[in-house]
Amino acid sequence: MAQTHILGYPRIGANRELKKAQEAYWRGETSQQQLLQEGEEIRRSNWQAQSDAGLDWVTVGDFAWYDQVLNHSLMFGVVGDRFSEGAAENKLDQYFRLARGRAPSGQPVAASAMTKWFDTNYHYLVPEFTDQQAFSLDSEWLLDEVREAQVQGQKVKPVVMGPLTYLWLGRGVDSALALLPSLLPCYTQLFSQLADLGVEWVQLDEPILGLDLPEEWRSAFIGAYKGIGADSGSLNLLLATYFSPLRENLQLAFSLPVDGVHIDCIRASEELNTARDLLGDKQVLSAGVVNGRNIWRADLDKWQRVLKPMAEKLGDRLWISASCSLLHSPVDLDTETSLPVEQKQKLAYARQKLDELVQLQSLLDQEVSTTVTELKSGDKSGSVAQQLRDTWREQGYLERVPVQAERWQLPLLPTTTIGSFPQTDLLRKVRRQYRNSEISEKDYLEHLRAEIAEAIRRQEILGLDVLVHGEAERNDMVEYFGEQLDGFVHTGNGWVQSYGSRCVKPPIIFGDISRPQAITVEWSSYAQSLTKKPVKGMLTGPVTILNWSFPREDIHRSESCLQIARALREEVLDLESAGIGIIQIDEPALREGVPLRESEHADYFSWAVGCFRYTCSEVKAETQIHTHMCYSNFNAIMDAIVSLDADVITIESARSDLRLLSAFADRSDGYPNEIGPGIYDIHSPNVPERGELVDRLKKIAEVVPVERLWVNPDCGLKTRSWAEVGSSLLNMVEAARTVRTELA
Ligand SMILES: CN1c2c(nc(N)[nH]c2=O)NC[C@@H]1CNc1ccc(C(=O)N[C@@H](CCC(=O)N[C@@H](CCC(=O)N[C@@H](CCC(=O)O)C(=O)O)C(=O)O)C(=O)O)cc1
Ligand SMILES: N[C@@H](CCS)C(=O)O
Ligand SMILES: [Zn+2]
Repeated sequence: MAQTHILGYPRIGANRELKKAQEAYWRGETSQQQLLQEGEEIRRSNWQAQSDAGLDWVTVGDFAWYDQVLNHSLMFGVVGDRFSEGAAENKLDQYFRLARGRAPSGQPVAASAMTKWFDTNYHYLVPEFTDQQAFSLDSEWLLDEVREAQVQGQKVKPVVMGPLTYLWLGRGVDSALALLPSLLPCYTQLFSQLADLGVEWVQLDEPILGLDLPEEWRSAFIGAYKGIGADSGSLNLLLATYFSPLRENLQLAFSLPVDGVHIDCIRASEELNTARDLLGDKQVLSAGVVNGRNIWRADLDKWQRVLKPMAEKLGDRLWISASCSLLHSPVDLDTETSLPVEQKQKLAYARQKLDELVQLQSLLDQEVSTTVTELKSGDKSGSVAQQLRDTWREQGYLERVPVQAERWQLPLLPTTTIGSFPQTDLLRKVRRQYRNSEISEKDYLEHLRAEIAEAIRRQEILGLDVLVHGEAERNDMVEYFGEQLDGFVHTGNGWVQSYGSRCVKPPIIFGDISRPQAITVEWSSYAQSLTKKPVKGMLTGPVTILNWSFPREDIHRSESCLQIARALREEVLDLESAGIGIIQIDEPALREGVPLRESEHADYFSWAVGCFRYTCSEVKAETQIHTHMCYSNFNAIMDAIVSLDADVITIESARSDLRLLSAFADRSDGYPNEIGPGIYDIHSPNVPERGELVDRLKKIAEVVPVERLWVNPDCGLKTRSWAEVGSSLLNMVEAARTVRTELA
């Protein structure tokens, strides 16, 4: 009989218990002991959910206090010198200092860089390697969790990130691959410890096998796994890949001396049959057939037909699973109280996906009428790109510049922010009260207006040049638009971890999308009525709304994207007619949506860039279009960014020490339009010093022509307190003034 398992389970808790416990601990309201207990309870309940559902294996090692990659950095001793202070006394606080630059104990430091996990909306902490990097194993957390699960009576399968993927994700050395020989002994030692605990199977995640790998990385797999496989003794290794077809790496994956291979049958269904043919006599094939990244119920009948012949041939060497870790799914549909039954019955969250796997396992034991079902790879964007051929603005950037300069009269190095201001406890409480009908709509709107007025007042005092209304009306930059547009359904408890304690609730695209009425015009107009300075209109772009929602599976993503772009174009034109002449259209997820394989990039960009331009192609030359992107490696997509044709782009670059900026400066002709490289990191609670900001700005001015340079933080300020925002922006504005004077 086929076996069932998952690659990982969400760790936030069914009601985001982990988030609440972490944040209370960071605020100093609870003890570390209380936090540890909450973590233990979440792990216990996650394992119980898996065994109650009837899975054959319970996955351990997927829990993290902040991030699973950071877990591995600590496990292998990859900890920069700046984090060593106080580590011996308080390891968990050291972990939090690595993650967020600050913990209840110890001195604040610059946090580790954070970036996107493959093409998802999850962010990991980048391992920082040095040329003298040494590795040493400290696996106590993992061994403890294995013991914890064993005490609970579970049949445990730990998950560990594979050595090649771990090295690939790190930065700081020219060739991380050179570090492989010194890292591998940690794996050997770890396997022996796990075997001593009676563990039979270890899942080794190597998602980079789904990327276009340089040849030396491909061959490194062979050497590394030869060693690992030989050293694993009685332990069985399951090599897990996900998010992408393996293509030229498929044969490589199955030729490695591992005991099983997992493939993502949602992203690479066309490889399932080849995978079966490549399978060694004793190897296990794990088929990820339940979508770990979407919320629609799986088509179990289809998978029964597809897998039945394999199940007959392979018996318990066929494992069935979700395509990837369920980290990317909301936790439990049973906690949804607001969705109508006819919608709910179409959905499956992580806990329901466990049930789906067990149902499929039992279907595979039953007779099936026909056994032939053809699996097709994903369709291309079809006609959408055709419809988007002519989306450029009438005047080019160089023609727009003098018209905009005349209208806006901005100083050299204009200062601005990215859009959101603190979402305070009070603001969230008032929103909750409104949602629960505890206060009237009138009171709610009045509260929002007061928040906007306060945001404008503060920005005027600070002396910023281009103001924002502060996004007080938004719970989230995507969820809010999902709530306002027809065609979306929003959930009550569909939370998914984005980074650390922060979660998002992606709306679900249920049907065709349209705009029943104007969305932001009233808020922006109100803010503009309070000041003579320009107020930037603030929209989330079509690609980001699409990428941060749960998409339909019956039409191509490009079709939904164009529908969203049509709705946003109406909004842009309404803002312009209402006198809002600077409009920012955020596209932080443009990079994230780029397919992992280069051969698919052109198709994606043809519709994604086209949809962005479509939203603003009809505005006047004097209307200044901004866009914003954060937490991505822009190098590979510079041409696409340039073709967005925004007048100004603000980007994250502070946390990676301006490394990302090189992508913009390195082009032979430079980035052709205006650019605001974020000069400080908003994800850390640390307030940047004025001198530090002056230095950074000067460094930037060496590579970006000053007449095209803007000054801003690297992302929205919604996660910060007003105290932090006030001090940081004051330092930022003064730093801009200092550099302006020096340059004059
Ligand atoms: C820019 N980023 C975003 C990404 N994806 C998005 N969809 N949105 C983004 O902004 N991806 C990349 C980055 C990731 N960054 C962040 C940054 C911040 C958050 C965040 O703060 N998330 C909040 C949840 C936001 C939200 O929807 N808040 C609701 C309130 C929700 C809630 O907890 N309600 C409680 C009551 C609260 C109270 O009474 O005080 C309840 O209902 O019980 C709102 O404002 O109404 C978070 O808390 O994690 C995410 C990603
Ligand atoms: N306008 C948004 C962008 C975040 S990426 C904000 O300021 O929060
Ligand atoms: Zn951002």
